[in-house]
Amino acid sequence: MKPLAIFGGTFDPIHIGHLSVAWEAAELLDAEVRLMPASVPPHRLPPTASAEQRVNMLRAALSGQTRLTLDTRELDRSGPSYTIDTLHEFRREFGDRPLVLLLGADAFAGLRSWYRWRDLFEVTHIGVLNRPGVEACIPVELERAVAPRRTEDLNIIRAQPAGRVVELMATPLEVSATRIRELLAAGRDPRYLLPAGLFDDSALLAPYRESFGH
Ligand SMILES: Nc1ncnc2c1ncn2[C@@H]1O[C@H](COP(=O)(O)OP(=O)(O)OP(=O)(O)O)[C@@H](O)[C@H]1O
Ligand SMILES: O=C(O)c1ccc[n+]([C@@H]2O[C@H](COP(=O)([O-])O)[C@@H](O)[C@H]2O)c1
Repeated sequence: MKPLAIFGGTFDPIHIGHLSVAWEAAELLDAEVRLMPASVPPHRLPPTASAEQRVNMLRAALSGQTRLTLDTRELDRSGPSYTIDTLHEFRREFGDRPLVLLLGADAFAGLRSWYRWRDLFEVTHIGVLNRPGVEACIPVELERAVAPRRTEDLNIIRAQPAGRVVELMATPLEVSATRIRELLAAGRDPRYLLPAGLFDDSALLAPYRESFGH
């Protein structure tokens, strides 16, 4: 069955690194991919842009194609966006369809700090996207937990609803939202690190300029 892949993030703002790895994951897995902005990201400072502003940027970024879509369900819940709760919702909605949670290598390396992280494997596969330039050393306890779940066989991901971990080798792009916020705050124009549809719309990028007094 065609998997449903879920790519959660703060997307503050969405950038070409996100889009490119999401697109390549869609191709590798032959999956529908949903980009899912977090309302209150559990393990970081509040985003610079509001949820509404981040969604507007995502909409602009995703226009003109249908393979990557937007899922705003976490914005409808109050409190922290715990991924396990969201995945249970997806599971109820999609029955036995394979679900794949897409995580950059840095996010995967920090999985042990997530709320009920071991339960994630009951509900979803995990697709790990390589990411250059970030610390992504996998702690021993995490590797011990995931080693028996690892597979390189994408047919297994399509044949089972959950429980496996697959590395997805996407083209490495050393781009981060932090860097883009820094450039915008410094009055620079990170035009080609941003999706078309964002960089010509100064209103969409205003939160990053205004928050630093530019
Ligand atoms: N360039 C990239 N390559 C691969 N994965 C990425 C890349 N940028 C972000 N990701 C992944 O996308 C998900 C959402 O990331 P997020 O929205 O926090 O972006 P970010 O660029 O890491 O932001 P920030 O710099 O604010 O921490 C995470 O799983 C992260 O690892
Ligand atoms: O569920 C958790 O405890 C948890 C802890 C940290 C991050 N997450 C999710 O991981 C995704 C990426 O988060 P971030 O902070 O790297 O943008 C996003 O969907 C978050 O909601 C989830």
